[in-house]
Amino acid sequence: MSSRRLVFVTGNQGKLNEVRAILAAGTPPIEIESRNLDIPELQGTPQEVAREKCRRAAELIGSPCITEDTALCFEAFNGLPGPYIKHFLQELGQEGLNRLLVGFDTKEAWALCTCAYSAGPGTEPLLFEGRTDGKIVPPRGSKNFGWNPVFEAEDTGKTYAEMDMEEKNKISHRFRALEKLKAHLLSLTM
Ligand SMILES: O=c1nc[nH]c2c1ncn2[C@H]1C[C@H](O)[C@@H](COP(=O)(O)OP(=O)(O)OP(=O)(O)O)O1
Ligand SMILES: [Mg+2]
Repeated sequence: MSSRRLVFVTGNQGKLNEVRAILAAGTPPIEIESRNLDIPELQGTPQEVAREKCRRAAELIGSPCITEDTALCFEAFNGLPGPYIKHFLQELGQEGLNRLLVGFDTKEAWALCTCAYSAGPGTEPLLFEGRTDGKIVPPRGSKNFGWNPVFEAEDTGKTYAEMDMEEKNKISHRFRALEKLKAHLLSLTM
């Protein structure tokens, strides 16, 4: 990775802000160039969704890129809604996500980021996963990004929405996935 620059294809400003901050803070810093494209997402496991999104993104822009897919997985539902959380959140809202779990003993959940790296069109994307455990709670904190207010991260007593970005970026699913991506990119330059 000679240029220390990556193209991140995403339609989500919240993701872009966090990915930019996390990669800029690392050693060596990596600069993110963004392409605002909402890539159609195939159904499947988080890995299948992530791999196909990245493959399509690289073909569309004609160059290497990263994409990421974020799943919110409920223990009571064996990991669903998972990669379909965007649609559940859109249709049901944060309170609705809570209502889904009424009657289930466990509110445990995990946030999963699957970051995909394509070396360019026609290559097989590589996947890097990061996971943060927690539970689904009634919304607390600022409503600035997705399901942040209803996800309380384990051992913190706080929802993601009650953390500032710096705090979230130290423990988040996204941070953990990007750590693995960075290690891979660094190994390429050695
Ligand atoms: O850290 C997060 N904290 C709270 N909410 C989050 C987070 N990260 C993603 N989200 C939301 C956005 C979307 O409702 C769903 C993932 O869907 P997902 O397809 O991965 O994202 P997207 O379509 O918004 O952007 P993209 O163009 O990169 O696919 O969870
Ligand atoms: Mg998407």
